[in-house]
Amino acid sequence: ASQHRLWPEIEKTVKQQVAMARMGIGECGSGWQLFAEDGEMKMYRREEEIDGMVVDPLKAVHVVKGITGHEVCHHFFSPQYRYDWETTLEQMTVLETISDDTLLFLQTHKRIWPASQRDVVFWSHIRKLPNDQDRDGPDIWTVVNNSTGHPDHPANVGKCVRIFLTVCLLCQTRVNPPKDGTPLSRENVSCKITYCSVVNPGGWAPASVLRAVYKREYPKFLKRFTAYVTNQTKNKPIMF
Ligand SMILES: CCCCCc1ccc(-c2ccc(S(=O)(=O)CCO)cc2)cc1CCc1ccccn1
Repeated sequence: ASQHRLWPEIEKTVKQQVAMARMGIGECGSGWQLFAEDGEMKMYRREEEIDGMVVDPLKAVHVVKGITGHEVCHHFFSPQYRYDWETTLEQMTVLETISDDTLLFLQTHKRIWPASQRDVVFWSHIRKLPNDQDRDGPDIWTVVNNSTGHPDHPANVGKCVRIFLTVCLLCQTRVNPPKDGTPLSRENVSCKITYCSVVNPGGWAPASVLRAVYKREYPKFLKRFTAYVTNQTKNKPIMF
């Protein structure tokens, strides 16, 4: 994929997004407010507007037992699972298979009254990163989704308003080996998940509507998605 026209943008965006995701909430600059909490899951947002449009950055951190970062990223990246966990998805098309770790998607999401329906075109890239903090620690896996143009799907031509997004899912696997030297099982693994997203809703939508949508949909999405991965992997060999 390194000769593809998008490759320079992909390289730059992945490095930038991973660096941001790895920073703790405190380091990320002030203004983060905790807006949802459920067990290990904590969701923060910063209230930001561009030309009067809500583009609140979101950062969620979660720890899930029994699954690995590779399994989480694999189920987030691969198109064949998406209708199972992405509840607001109406239509998903893979426009281009750039390489086995990079896909180009067109998605339309269900209309959310009173706003008009949205669609999005984005490249999606999955990558294993060396764990440079803890040399012999398990690898870090990430998926970065970033809006892009596409000649066959110009923005705002049909009924949908085109949205623009940058999303980073960063996963760190933790292994607590069993004391008695028995083989590793799912009880000995957990995954620390950091999900960052910035969504520009494209055309105008009432700030109150957008903030209500995000407050409802993001916690639902992360809980449903992680439960889905747990369910899909529970009787399968661990994917490191
Ligand atoms: C009036 C509503 C306007 C915004 C609607 C909107 C915007 C963005 C998105 C969205 C959010 C996450 C991604 S992803 O992380 O790349 C995963 C692949 O699907 C892609 C798209 C969705 C939705 C629809 C509502 C909504 C808001 C959050 C979470 C879920 N649904």
